[in-house]
Amino acid sequence: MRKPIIAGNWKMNMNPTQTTEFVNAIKANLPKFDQTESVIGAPAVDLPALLEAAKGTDLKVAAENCYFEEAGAFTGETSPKTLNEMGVDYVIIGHSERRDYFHETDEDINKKAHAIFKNNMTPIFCCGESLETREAGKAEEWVSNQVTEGLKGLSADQVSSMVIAYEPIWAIGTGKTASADQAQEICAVVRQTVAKLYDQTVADKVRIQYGGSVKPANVKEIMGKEDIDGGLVGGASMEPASFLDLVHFND
Ligand SMILES: O=C[C@H](O)COP(=O)(O)O
Repeated sequence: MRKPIIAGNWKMNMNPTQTTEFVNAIKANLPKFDQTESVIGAPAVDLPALLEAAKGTDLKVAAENCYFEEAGAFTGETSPKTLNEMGVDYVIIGHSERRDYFHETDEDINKKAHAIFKNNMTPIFCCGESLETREAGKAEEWVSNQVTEGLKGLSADQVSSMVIAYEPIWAIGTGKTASADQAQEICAVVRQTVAKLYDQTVADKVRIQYGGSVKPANVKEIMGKEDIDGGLVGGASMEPASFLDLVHFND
């Protein structure tokens, strides 16, 4: 039985004061961590405030990015070693905004996955196709290839413990959600790809999220699908009541 994992991705929104206020508003009403994992991914500058506010609560903390080197002359980058020392649990990698705007390659993302595991954190690895790719009938092949490249060299144990987020680019921040069936279809492809690369035991363990205009009104239906174990949520994760509705999808 895979534990549900609902993660907010605040992107470049919120400041430390808003972060503290947000966590104070939700912390008493989070589901128990052993039933559903509630995670917030925040900008690096907000992580100290987030970690402080989340102490002793059922909330886990994600960074939205990190570099693949631990230290050195890499101006402006964030070290995975430092994130681990700070107490960060998850790091989101391969988000389409990072692939598109910051030109991150499959190879960069794969190196980040290795660095995150080396530093005792868990990657939330994102994949997903553009509208053009979908309309060309190549969504399955595209996503399967991203997963294959992203997981290169990772051990079966590492992959079993990680999270893969399927986020069709055309559904991000557009209000256009993939239907629950469309989301399930590609999440199943992700799981089959993991089974081919490793084996069915690993595929049965890896948790797969759907992301793209998830909101309280559609989360239950999406979470009801066989291969969907969680959500990676942008817009609807930035308001406390909405975040609580999301993490309590099965109440
Ligand atoms: O990482 C989150 C996704 O990009 C989804 O964003 P959204 O929920 O605002 O569509």
